[in-house]
Amino acid sequence: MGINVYSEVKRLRRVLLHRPGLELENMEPDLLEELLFEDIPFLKKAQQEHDYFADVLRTNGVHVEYVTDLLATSLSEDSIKEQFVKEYLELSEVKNEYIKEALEEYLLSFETKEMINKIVGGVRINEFKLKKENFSTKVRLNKQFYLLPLPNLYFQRDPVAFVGKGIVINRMRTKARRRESLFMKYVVKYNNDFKNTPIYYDMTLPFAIEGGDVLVLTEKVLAIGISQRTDPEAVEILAKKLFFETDESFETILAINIPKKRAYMHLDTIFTMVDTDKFLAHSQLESSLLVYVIKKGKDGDLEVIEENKSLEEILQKYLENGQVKILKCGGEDEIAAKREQWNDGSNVLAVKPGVVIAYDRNYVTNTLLRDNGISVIEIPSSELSRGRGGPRCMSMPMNRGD
Ligand SMILES: NC(=[NH2+])NCCC[C@H](N)C(=O)O
Repeated sequence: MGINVYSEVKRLRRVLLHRPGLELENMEPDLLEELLFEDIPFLKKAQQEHDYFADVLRTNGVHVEYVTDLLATSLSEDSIKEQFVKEYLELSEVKNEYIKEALEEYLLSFETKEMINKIVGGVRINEFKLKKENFSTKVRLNKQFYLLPLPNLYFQRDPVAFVGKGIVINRMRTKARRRESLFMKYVVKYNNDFKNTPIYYDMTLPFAIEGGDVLVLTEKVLAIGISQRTDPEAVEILAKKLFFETDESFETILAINIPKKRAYMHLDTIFTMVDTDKFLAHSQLESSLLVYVIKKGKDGDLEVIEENKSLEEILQKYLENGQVKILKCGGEDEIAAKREQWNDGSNVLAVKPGVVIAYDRNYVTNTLLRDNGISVIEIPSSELSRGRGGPRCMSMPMNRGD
């Protein structure tokens, strides 16, 4: 089952996940802001919830793969493993030579799977002693970690995005998440299952883009958020790549300009597709939007027009479907709308048209979806939701069939 993503809602067949692990146990209150959390999930419960999520996917016929397993397969040769560690430490901005050497030696002393868990989990200062020290090691060792953990890795939506037959390897906005993209970069390069996957964007480019902003609406239309996490330049580069250097079927990119603030983090924080003609969105979305419609122009240029109509009208026009309707998270209840939006009520994952996986705690929104003919499969969400991402954020589809 290769890479095939031309829809947000067609039958989900293959998906990428990460089961949260020890990285959550290395978060402490003083690190929360830097690590993009507001609270610390209880690991044991978070894992139970995540396993439930994965089981629901499997029960619905989806083949589930874990990014750390794929990476382990890709690092089976020692030389590749060493290269990965070097690049990872580079991206982690470990500058002190003594610390870098020691960390390299420490990480490579583990068997591959364990090493990956270590890398995700973070390395505390008390795990090993440096053999060589100097002034700067002393200063740096006052901190708690040699390597910070990757608590956001369970949001597999963001570090890469599968689009059409290819992969977008994202440059993440924040230092806290930038290293995550390296995992799938190595998988694409060294795992035979992925070796023919074309790369449509690379993390070495200077402009940020995150998968939560990339929605494949149909085989012709993409929606990409210009957001706190995604730069317009990245959208431009990706558009040119898709339109001029691939034979992908995409003809239109709706670049949706959304507020640059945490509550609107990614486009999928405020907007997901639940059926071929139905969407779910942040209750205050409509008023604040400017949409750039990007198409293939002449002589390698892009043609861009601005649309100022309501999002519903824009979607009706570009999806060529007059039935398109946007449902509002929390419905008419203003307080419920805010509460459920806070817990990613707008962020659901379609397993097929009209059938979505949603957090159980967002019951007002889930009832509204059901009243509008959508089947909602609820998953437990007390702990997972504390990371500010829902079922769509936690999953990266690799194949959606008809
Ligand atoms: N696609 C998404 N909406 N992802 C949500 C990611 C949440 C994560 N804590 C972050 O701030 O990056």
